[in-house]
Amino acid sequence: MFIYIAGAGAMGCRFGYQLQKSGNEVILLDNWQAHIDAIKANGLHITGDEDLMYPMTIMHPTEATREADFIILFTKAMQLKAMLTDIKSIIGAKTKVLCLLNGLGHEDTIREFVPQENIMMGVTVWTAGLKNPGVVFLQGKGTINLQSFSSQGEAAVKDIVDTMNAAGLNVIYDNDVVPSIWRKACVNGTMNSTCALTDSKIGQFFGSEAAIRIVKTIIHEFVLVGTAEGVKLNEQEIVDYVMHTAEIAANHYPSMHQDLIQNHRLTEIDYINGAVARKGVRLGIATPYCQMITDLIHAKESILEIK
Ligand SMILES: NC(=O)C1=CN([C@@H]2O[C@H](COP(=O)(O)OP(=O)(O)OC[C@H]3O[C@@H](n4cnc5c(N)ncnc54)[C@H](OP(=O)(O)O)[C@@H]3O)[C@@H](O)[C@H]2O)C=CC1
Ligand SMILES: CC(C)(CO)C(=O)C(=O)O
Repeated sequence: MFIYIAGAGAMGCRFGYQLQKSGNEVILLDNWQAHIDAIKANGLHITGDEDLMYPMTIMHPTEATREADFIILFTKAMQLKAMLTDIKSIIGAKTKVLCLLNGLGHEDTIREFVPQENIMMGVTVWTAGLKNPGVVFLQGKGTINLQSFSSQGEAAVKDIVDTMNAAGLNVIYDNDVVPSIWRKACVNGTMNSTCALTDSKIGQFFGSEAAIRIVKTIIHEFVLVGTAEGVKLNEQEIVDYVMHTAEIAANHYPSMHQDLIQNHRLTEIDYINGAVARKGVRLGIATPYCQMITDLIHAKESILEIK
């Protein structure tokens, strides 16, 4: 299969590597010049569970000309629209497009560029990190839950699911993936901004009663808004899932801490707590914790003069 990975950061590199290794033709698309130069010069340096140099093709999104069979979107949320604009010409009538970004509402952006029957939305618990330009850190295993928006459902994307499973990506076809996307958003909505704001690892933040009150209130706001939108969410099940994830990831700084505090980069807050606050305004549901956390993150971005 001919595949583009649109957004070759940590996750894009992981998926690109696994898909090419299993026999597909893969092109990585990215705009980070130092990363492009490193991969062109030396290949992708895989570290973590393995340590090897792996040759991969990488180019700027606007340089891609051949229509794709399959595109996986792996930008940060705030880069998604610009990426789709840059790759318009390689999205053909039969090109399937999968979005595995964290956060809410990406399908609305994708619909502007891709016909409904070719869109797949999903969520993944695979992880990856970038150590340096061209150097990715891959450890452990994961799974993907995805759903096709085609009226044919699973049948429309059988070849894609088979290709991803042959690459060891562990895809589960989910007939109702939206609650899983919201559940992951609750994980990010309770850990990412809070740890960035308190400069803490997940286990440190989750270590006080005050923090658990904040976590439960944020989840409550997500559930009120999601339920009003018709998403089937079980609040207690989500609280249990978030607590369990916090235990497993106790020793990690969430990606928003890495973006904002460690690397002084913009965050995905507007697509996590910010998305819930905006939906709340539209639905007439108060979401004061999500709104305040979004404002505090933007205030910190401004203090650090991040643009
Ligand atoms: N990392 C993880 O473990 C997981 C991430 N996700 C989600 O997947 C999506 C992609 O995340 P992820 O792969 O981690 O994103 P990364 O931050 O690794 O990369 C995203 C983009 O950011 C730019 N970039 C990254 N680092 C630098 C740098 N140091 N200097 C300049 N530009 C840089 C590049 O874009 P550009 O071409 O514009 O420069 C790159 O394509 C997000 O929605 C994330 O929330 C989901 C599950 C797990
Ligand atoms: C580690 C975890 C689960 C924390 O929210 C995550 O998804 C992230 O860092 O973005």
